[in-house]
Amino acid sequence: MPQSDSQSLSIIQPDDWHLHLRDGDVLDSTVPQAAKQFGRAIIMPNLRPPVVTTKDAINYRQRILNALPKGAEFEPLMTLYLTDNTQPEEIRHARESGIVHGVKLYPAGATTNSDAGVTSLDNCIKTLEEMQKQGIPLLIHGEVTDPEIDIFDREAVFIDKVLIPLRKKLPNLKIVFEHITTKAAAEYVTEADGYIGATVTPHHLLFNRNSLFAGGIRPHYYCLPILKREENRQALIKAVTCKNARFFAGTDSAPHARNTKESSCGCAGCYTASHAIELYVKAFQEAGQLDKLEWFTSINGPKFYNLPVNRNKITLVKEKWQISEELPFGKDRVVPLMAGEFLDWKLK
Ligand SMILES: NC(=O)N[C@@H](CC(=O)O)C(=O)O
Ligand SMILES: [Zn+2]
Ligand SMILES: [Zn+2]
Repeated sequence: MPQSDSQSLSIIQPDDWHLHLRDGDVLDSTVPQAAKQFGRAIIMPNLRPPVVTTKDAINYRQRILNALPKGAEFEPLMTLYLTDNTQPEEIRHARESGIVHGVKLYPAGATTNSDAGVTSLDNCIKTLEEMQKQGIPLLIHGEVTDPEIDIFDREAVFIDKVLIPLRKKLPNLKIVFEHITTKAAAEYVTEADGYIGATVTPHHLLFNRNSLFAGGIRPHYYCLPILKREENRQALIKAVTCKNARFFAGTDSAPHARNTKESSCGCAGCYTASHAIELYVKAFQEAGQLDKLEWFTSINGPKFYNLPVNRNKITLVKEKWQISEELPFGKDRVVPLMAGEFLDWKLK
């Protein structure tokens, strides 16, 4: 049980079930920042080139571990990037390795670095069957890519056009519907039969689509799936605050160098890994549901992934502090979500 009084809050160490760390020299900043907040994280494979084999994942994992500060405890849980050519044999290698915890489906063209993604799930059916057999979850960026479909509807259409038919074909495949943003997705995950979970980001709990245009265009609030209407945000709050074990924290912290976001064609992704727990606390506190936070951040995720719940605890204190205007990102800088604004709770 979380322990709280009005000035401090102790919860089981949270994990991040959806995180982008990128690669190369930026690992020296992204890894320590994530490790300060989280015990473990599911590491997204959308590098250039993507992490497609178990061997790639083993090497990437080592680069992440090399960037960890001395004494820091952080376990990267690796994933593979599903392509039209991923073979069932690769799934067996992944299972044997013990370090791969999921396989990620990016519909080709849906989001950042998704051009190597899947063009049609029919190409992958044998591989998905093997995942079902091995109990390896399929992690889904759930948006259709048809440019005719309105960007605000792409997630809801994905449920009907792709997710429901897929789950009919493979009813025992474990699925994580990643970074859900709509009432439709929250309700689907709540009501569906079988083994399904969903991650929810701090930004989709805190903001609606007005934040994209508050006084002018706000590139640091642009991510995919895009922020939605207020009624959707409220449905997400309801889903994460009712102790339903299917919903767990996944920041989708997705850093891009400042100049690539503040651009005539800016990249999608919000950087939150440096203050994600504080952002989740803000969302739960504003909803008057702080006592439900620990289920979402620290208990439901490990249960879904068949991993032990962390044994250590973290403490947050009520202390006003200012989010940095920018943070190091290799040779560049990254602008965190809510840069320059104040938060009421701080991780000790
Ligand atoms: N969420 C985003 O807007 N961007 C992510 C990709 C993703 O998770 O879809 C990224 O890698 O930048
Ligand atoms: Zn995504
Ligand atoms: Zn992501």
